[in-house]
Amino acid sequence: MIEGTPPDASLAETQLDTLSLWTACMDRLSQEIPEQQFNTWIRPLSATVAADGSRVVVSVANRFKMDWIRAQYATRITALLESIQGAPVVLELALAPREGPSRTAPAPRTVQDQVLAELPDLAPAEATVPSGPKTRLNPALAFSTLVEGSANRMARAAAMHVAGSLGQLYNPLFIYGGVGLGKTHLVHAIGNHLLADRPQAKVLYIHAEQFVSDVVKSYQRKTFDEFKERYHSLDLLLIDDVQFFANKERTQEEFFNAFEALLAKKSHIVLTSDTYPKGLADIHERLVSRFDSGLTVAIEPPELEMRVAILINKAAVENAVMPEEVAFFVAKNVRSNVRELEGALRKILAYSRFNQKEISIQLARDALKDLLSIQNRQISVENIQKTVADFYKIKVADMYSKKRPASIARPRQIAMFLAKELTQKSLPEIGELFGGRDHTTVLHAVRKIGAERQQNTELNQQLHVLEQTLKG
Ligand SMILES: Nc1ncnc2c1ncn2[C@@H]1O[C@H](COP(=O)(O)OP(=O)(O)OP(=O)(O)O)[C@@H](O)[C@H]1O
Repeated sequence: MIEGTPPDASLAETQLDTLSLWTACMDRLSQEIPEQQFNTWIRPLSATVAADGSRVVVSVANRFKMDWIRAQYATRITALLESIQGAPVVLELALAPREGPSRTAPAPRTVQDQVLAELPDLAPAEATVPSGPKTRLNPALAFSTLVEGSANRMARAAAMHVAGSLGQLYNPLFIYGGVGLGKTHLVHAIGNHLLADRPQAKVLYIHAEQFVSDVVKSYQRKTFDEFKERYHSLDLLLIDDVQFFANKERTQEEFFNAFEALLAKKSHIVLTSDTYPKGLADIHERLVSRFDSGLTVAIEPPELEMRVAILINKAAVENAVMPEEVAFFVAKNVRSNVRELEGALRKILAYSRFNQKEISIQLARDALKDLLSIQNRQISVENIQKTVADFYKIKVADMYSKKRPASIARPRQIAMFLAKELTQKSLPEIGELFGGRDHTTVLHAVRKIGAERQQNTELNQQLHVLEQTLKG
């Protein structure tokens, strides 16, 4: 896929049969994409098709939409065009010439254009769409679509505060939590909210890895002035997953400079990470202490009711009705994070549409058969014992043995902690599975490891690895 300039006259005059290529593609997309998304992003597009069908230039109203179409739909559109055409098709995205209210607006050039020109542009109100430099914000990730619960209440409140009074309190705002819990969603929501209020604000969302690559590129191309200009002039910098700065000396230095420059001019910085600042490994102390100098808030895994609310909301967005009992069933079985909940929901919706059956517990059970069996298999105490024993290179049998040397007792305590965290088993049940130990022994282990984790970076990392391994 190529990004082009406005459609040029070199394209041969479109034939009706080639035009039908685009119409057929639109038809197929309308069946695949939820109606609201189709109306917002796809329906307003118009296309010019080369006479032999080998090249399709799609006109997009502005750069913002162009980025969005490129990221979300271009691959699919190309694939559909090629499957309809039965031959390779080059898809180009082009900015449509600005159409003002004046008579100078160019006349639509194709039949398709004429039809489409008459359709209302159903995209979100342009006033909320940022103009100016690329923000990399996803407009769908807003406060309004983020379900609130005790797991994210504080983070959400802090984020809303920042979005509403930039550069004042909570600077930097550091949001941390495990994968798929809504950190990225929250930072996009801050940016989108700010731009809706102040469309001219300079906002940039960037993933830490992209920042690393920007640093590398500006070194290679000797374009450091541009780099500085770009980052140091922002009003709001949203940077995701800063744990990726680990061991990147040069990047850390440049980020430190950007950080100082932005704070000095009262611009706001929001960072996310998978752990709290002091838990970050291989990042300079001076940077860590800067990260921790504003407000640090956690996003916890969502509790049951919140998971239910998320499922019901997301189903409604897809125009589907998810009965509460089904939502409870799914939420009880998919516990680790919201991304997994979304995956489960997608499977259920697809299964229901494909089989033309209403959503029920039985349907959810069938749709999630693989997922449920994997989960049940993975989150057993036996599995935890084996995984922890392998990790610390001790025998599984030592998990139940009465041996007490620290090299064995500690992994055993870690396994007990994970058993409590990752399974539904009670303390006495866990004690039983660890060689008939008393529930107070398990409670002691759970508290000890939980408290130590907050202080001990190495232990925190090890637990993180173990949790990810167990969750698959
Ligand atoms: N409270 C919530 N309400 C609605 N949707 C949510 C909520 N939390 C997360 N999501 C959705 O779950 C998905 C995963 O969230 P997100 O990408 O923000 O997670 P993350 O914490 O940034 O994960 P990672 O560490 O992997 O980057 C997204 O589609 C997001 O919109």
